Amino acid sequence: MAVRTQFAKMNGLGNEIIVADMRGRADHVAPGAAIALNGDPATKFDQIMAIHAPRTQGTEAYIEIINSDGTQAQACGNGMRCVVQALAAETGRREFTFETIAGILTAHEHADGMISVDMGKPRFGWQDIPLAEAFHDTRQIELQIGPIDAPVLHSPSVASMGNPHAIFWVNQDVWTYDLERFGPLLENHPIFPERSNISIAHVTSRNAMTLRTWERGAGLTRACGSAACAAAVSGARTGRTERTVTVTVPGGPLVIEWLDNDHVMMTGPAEWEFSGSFDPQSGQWQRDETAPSQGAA
Ligand SMILES: N[C@@H](CCC[C@H](N)C(=O)O)C(=O)O
Repeated sequence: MAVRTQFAKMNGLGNEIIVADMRGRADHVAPGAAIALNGDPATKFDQIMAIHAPRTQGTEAYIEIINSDGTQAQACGNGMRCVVQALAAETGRREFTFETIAGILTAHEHADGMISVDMGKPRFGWQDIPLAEAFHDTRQIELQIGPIDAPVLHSPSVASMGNPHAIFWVNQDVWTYDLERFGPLLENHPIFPERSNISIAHVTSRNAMTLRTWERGAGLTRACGSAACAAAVSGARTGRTERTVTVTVPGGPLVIEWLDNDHVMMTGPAEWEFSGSFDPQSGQWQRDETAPSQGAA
C-alpha cells in the first residue's frame, strides 16, 4: 500500500473539494482513487485539488485538478480558494502564486477571510473552447436542446477560462429547467470535442445574475467558480451586464470582476470541514482522530 497523503475536506460555496497534500512525493492521485473517494458519501467531492511541489520558480505549488470521474480539469475557481485557505492556515501567508496545467495564477486571502483568485484572461476563439466546427461569433452559437421548433435551451455563449464553458441565457428562474436531464446530453454533445461545463444563467440586473451549472466530469454542483467567470464575461460581452457582476449560484454569491487588463478576478469564501489521510492509489481513507485543525498538511 502506498504512503497515505494528508487531505482536508473543504467546500467553496458548496462546491465539494478535497485538498490533498502531495508535496514531497512523486506519485499522483490515481483516477481509480478519485472514483473510490467520490463513491463514499463522507468524502463525495466535485474536485480534488492535489498540491504538488512547485515546478516553476516563483510559484508556491503545482496544483493538479481532478474531477470526480477521475479526469483532469484545467481550472477550478472554488477549489483554488480552498487551497489558499488551507495554505494560509498552514503558513500564515496571504498571497500565493500557483501553477496549474493552464498556467500561472495568483490569489490572496483578505483580512475578512474572503479569497480572491485571478482566474486569468478568458478566451473566446472557437478553437480555444474548443468547438468541433468554426463559429466566428462565440457570443452565441447554434446549439439547442428540446423540440426543434420550441427549444428549451438554445444559442449559448461559449468561453474558455482554461476549461470549456457554455452559458445558456434564460428569462425565468434557473430552477425551472431540468439541468440534471439536459446537462449530460450537452456536456457530451459532439460540438464539444473535450466535453464542456454547461450553465444556465438568468440576468436579474446590470450587475447580477443567478447561475446553475452541470460540471464536466462531476455533474450538478452547488457552485462552479470558473462557470461564474465565464458567465460574467459572456454577460458583459453580449451587452447583458456590466463588467462587475454578483453571480449567485445555489451555494451563494461570488463577485466577479472583468478587469481592464482582461483578467477575471473571482472573490468568495472557502470552508474547512474535516481532515484525514488517504491512499492516492486506492482511495482508502481515514479521518484524523486528533483535535480539529485546518490545513492540507
Ligand atoms: N468547480 C470548478 C470547475 C471544475 C472543473 C470542471 N468540472 C471541468 O472539468 O472543467 C470551479 O469552481 O471552477
